[in-house]
Amino acid sequence: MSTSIDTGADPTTLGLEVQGVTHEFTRHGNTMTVCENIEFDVRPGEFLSIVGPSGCGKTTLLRIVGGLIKATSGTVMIGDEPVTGPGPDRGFVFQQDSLFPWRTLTANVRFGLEAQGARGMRGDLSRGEWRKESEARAQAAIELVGLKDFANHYPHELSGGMRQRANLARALAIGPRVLLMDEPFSALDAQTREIMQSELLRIWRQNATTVLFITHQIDEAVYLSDRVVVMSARPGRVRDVVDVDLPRPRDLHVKRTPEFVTYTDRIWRQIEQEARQAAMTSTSGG
Ligand SMILES: Nc1ncnc2c1ncn2[C@@H]1O[C@H](COP(=O)(O)OP(=O)(O)OP(=O)(O)O)[C@@H](O)[C@H]1O
Repeated sequence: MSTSIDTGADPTTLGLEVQGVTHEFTRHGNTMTVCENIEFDVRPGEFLSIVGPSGCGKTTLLRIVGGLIKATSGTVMIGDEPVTGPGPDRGFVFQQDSLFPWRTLTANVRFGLEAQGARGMRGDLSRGEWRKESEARAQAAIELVGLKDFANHYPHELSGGMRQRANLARALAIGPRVLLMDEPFSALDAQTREIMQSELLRIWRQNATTVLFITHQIDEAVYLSDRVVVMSARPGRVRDVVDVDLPRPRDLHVKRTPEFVTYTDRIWRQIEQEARQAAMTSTSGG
């Protein structure tokens, strides 16, 4: 079911495929392999999370998918197109909010659209028509994330949860086919975080976007996702892909069901094992 609010976005959602991605960083002459031969796909409209021990390359992988850094080897496909750099088909939401303090919420949400307009990506629309279109898309995105009454507020007048809603609105306003989220709720208190998780599911249902989500929290990954990719310790590899077969729509009570606990236990055991092995390797000088 989709009751999509019209953000003016291209309604076609795309999947993505990570094909044999390996990434190395070289620092002071030392080369470190961060992730190795990563393969997985995210189906169109799917919500997929990545979890793994700290430092296993989750953020690096997301930045590669976003086209912010180029993989040492391997390819990322969005639909049928290889990723060669950032593009308006991908929206980002990061852990730290990235709102401009001198802009109102509406002006912040319009920012990406203004940038598209300035780059001549207006389709057949004139400059004036694009301005109107941007305004309408921004308003729709702000309404979608539940901030209609705060459209003229500045970031410092918003709570942490509201700022993350605003970041989400900004990412959605450009009409991304894939949404890339890097621990977007980790700076929030536990209660706000839970509210934001269920809000994200509501927004995802309405907007029908493909989501690639990174988190440290296993219960967050299970609650939100259709599938969870579990990565090994560095160099990160895909250790497991867990199909989360819990009915949707999900409310927060699902977290207290035995099925939910079975999923979180399965993932938890694997990450614990990885973290222990990594700790033993580092203490034995390996
Ligand atoms: N620009 C860089 N130059 C050199 N090393 C880097 C760079 N970016 C990340 N690294 C290193 O790559 C490794 C993986 O980092 P990354 O942030 O991708 O891991 P992560 O799984 O997201 O970690 P966490 O869960 O702690 O956020 C880390 O050891 C980090 O220090």
